[in-house]
Amino acid sequence: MEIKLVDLTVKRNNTLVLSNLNVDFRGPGLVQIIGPNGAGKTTLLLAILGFVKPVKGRVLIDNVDVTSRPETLKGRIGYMPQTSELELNAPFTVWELVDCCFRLHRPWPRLFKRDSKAVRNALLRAGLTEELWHKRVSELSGGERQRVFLARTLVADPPILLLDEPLANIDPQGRALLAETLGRLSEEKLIVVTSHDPLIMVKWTKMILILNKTLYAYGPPGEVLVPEVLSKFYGLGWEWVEKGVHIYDTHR
Ligand SMILES: Nc1ncnc2c1ncn2[C@@H]1O[C@H](COP(=O)(O)OP(=O)(O)OP(=O)(O)O)[C@@H](O)[C@H]1O
Repeated sequence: MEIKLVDLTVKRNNTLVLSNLNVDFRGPGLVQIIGPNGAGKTTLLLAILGFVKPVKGRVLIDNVDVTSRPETLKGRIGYMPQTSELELNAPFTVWELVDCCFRLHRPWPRLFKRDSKAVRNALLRAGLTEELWHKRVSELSGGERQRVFLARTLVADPPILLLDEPLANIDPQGRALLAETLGRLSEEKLIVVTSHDPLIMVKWTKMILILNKTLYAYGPPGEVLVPEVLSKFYGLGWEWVEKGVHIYDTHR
């Protein structure tokens, strides 16, 4: 499982956001994409998925050129957008939301195809216990909800997951538990997550891509999370935390 970006160059509103990006994400393992607000993290995920068309360059998934062809990615990549972009008050139960997504992955007549085993597995792998399955999504905590959206990306069992700020807007306990779940999943899948808080998942992280629009650096955490690199990308907007201890706030 591999995502290879070759000279990837993307504009939004006629402004260059990514320029000649050349990186290789290899799985299984966890890759973090970090960078300040507006750095281009979501844009990069959308370009990989083919929803934003690059002005130059290519996206290869397992050596197949998928540039601007989202239809080729079915079953290969699961995508979880930022929760803030989703309708959270829809009248669905946890089970219904994941089941309905599973059926959308099936060939016609998909509405009649059910596979409760796939739904159960996805819910359990996302860390959702049975007593939550028939609750309405709108009644859940932020962390539980995030797990439902994770289950939705897992239901077709894709080898690659792209997760846009999966740990944002959840309480510290929920965040640590979800980080653990993602760490475990990264033992068998390629998981690419955008984040504003690289430390919480650092122990599972193989590589970090640090972005600030056309500027980027890519390497293992020990090479990227160092003062020279952080200052270049964040200016003064970062600080060392004593002995790796970090108090997480709830807003990212
Ligand atoms: N739909 C859009 N149309 C035009 N420009 C956009 C659109 N979405 C984002 N942009 C611009 O693209 C640039 C990169 O934005 P993007 O959302 O990819 O950054 P990000 O790193 O994900 O930010 P954040 O950490 O705040 O989520 C920004 O300048 C932004 O204004």
